[in-house]
Parts: sequence; structure tokens; C-alpha cells
Amino acid sequence: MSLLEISDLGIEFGRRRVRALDGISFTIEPGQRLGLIGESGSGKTVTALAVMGLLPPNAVVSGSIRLAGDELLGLDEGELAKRRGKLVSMVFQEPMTALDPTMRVGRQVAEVLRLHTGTESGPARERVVAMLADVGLDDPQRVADAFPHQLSGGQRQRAILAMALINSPELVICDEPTTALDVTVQAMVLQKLDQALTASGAACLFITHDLAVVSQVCDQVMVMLDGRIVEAGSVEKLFTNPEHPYTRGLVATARLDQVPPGQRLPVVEDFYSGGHR
Ligand SMILES: Nc1ncnc2c1ncn2[C@@H]1O[C@H](COP(=O)(O)OP(=O)(O)OP(=O)(O)O)[C@@H](O)[C@H]1O
Repeated sequence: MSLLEISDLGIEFGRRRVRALDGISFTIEPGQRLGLIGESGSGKTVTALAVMGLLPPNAVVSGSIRLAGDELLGLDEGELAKRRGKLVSMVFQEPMTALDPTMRVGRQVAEVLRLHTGTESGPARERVVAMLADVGLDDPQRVADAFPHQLSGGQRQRAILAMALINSPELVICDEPTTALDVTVQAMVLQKLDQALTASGAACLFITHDLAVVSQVCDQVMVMLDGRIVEAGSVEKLFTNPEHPYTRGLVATARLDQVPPGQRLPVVEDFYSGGHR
């Protein structure tokens, strides 16, 4: 049984039923890391939010999302909340919006642990500090006692990683987790993510604009364009033998070995107007 099985997932928004996802299907096996790459507005984030059960109320969803064998579509908020953080967790792009500015970082990570395991505060503190150390924070006691604004962007993003990993979820969804960081910090956070995923054996859906980033974390990748998956395969195959014209355009303009981390992919307009074929 696949860990995540998405079949013919469609999402439309609002009364005018604007289509954001057009019947996509894919699976993630336990421990597998799958990249989802595509330009802004192609539907990457709505795919992630659908799996988390966090779509806004004006979203009309069709198809099927099975996580660990259970159909998620149609579950009530209580059932979805039980799975969030424990079975599946998400790392968002902007750590400042994911962290509560008024609460010390250690307490925020401990809350996620307590919510799902009921761990008492003494042992929770120990687990939290150990987890902060695991994601590469040098002074985990100090970080645990700090408020978010007292940390650097890279430290905050690693605290978010700790929060996403503390309950050993089976699937971690990362939505542009390092886009807001500068290049050297980005590389370090990706390395810690890679190590933490390897240590826990968690699967990962990794959303990014960035060819270089996807190859650091994933071996399989899907290319999304206008709410559809237009190509999927191993990172190596995609970059050596891309089949879809859009993917060919991406690869032609951004050879993987020449893309510095942080560089954005060309957008579709560049492709159609720039003669990348
Ligand atoms: N709450 C909403 N109401 C209406 N339309 C929405 C809503 N959220 C997303 N959309 C639309 O769904 C489509 C897909 O958006 P999505 O955020 O998934 O793109 P993305 O690929 O993640 O882009 P980015 O890389 O910029 O985050 C877009 O056309 C967007 O305008």
C-alpha cells in the first residue's frame, strides 16, 4: 500500500469555479522523496494544502486522497487534526508566519509533541532540545528559550523543521522551505532536512521552483503546469532526457549542474516567448 495515493484530484475555487488543479494523480511510497516543481500559480501549494486538509472553505475538491489507507476527503476537522503533525506535517516557506511571535520557540515545539503524545513538560523539554540539536542548532537550550524574533532566518527555519519532525511523521510536506533564506544558509538547512529525513525514514513531498534544490533532496520529481502534472520521473531522467516541451525548456535554460541554488526557473511566458524549444 502506498503511503499517499492521490487519484484524479481536482480543485476549483469560488462561485466561478476557477480551476486550480485538473485531475492530478500520483503516489508516494513510505520513505520516498518526491519533488514537485513548477512556476508560481501552477498548483503546487493547493496540492499540499489538500493533503493537509487545510484548503480554504471556498475550495471545491473532487477525486481522492488516501493517506496510510484512509480517504481524507470528507473527513471532519477532528479526524484531519489527528493526522496533522503526527502522520503528516508541513514546513512552510516563511517561518515568521508559521511561528507564534509571542511564545518561546521551545514551548511551540513542545506543544506539537504534547498535542499528539500527551508528554509531560519535563520529558518534553528534553525531547525538544534533542530535536533542536538534531536539526543542527548549535545552542539548542538557548534557542528553546528564545522568542522567534531573537533568532536568525536559518535558525527559525530549522526550528520549524524540528516542529515538523518531532512526532516522527510518516510524510513531511515542504513548501519552498528555503526560498526565503540566503544561499549558504539554504544549503545548510537542506542538508539538515536531508539528514533528518534519512534518520527518521519519513517520506517527503518537496515543493520548489528551484532545480538545484530539488536534486539535493529528491530522486523523483514531477513537473506541474497549469494545474496538471505534465511530466514525472527520476531527477536524472528528467534532466538528461526531458519529454514534455515545458520540461525541455526548463532544462535547456537551466542546466542542473550550472544552476546556483536560489535561482528561479524560467516562467512559462519566458519559455513561449524566448524560443527555448
Ligand atoms: N484561496 C484561493 N482562492 C482562489 N484561488 C486560489 C486560492 N488559493 C489558490 N488559488 C489559485 O489556485 C492556483 C494555484 O495556486 P498555488 O498557490 O497552488 O500555486 P503555486 O504553484 O503553489 O504557486 P507559488 O509557487 O506562487 O506558491 C492559482 O491560480 C491561485 O490563484
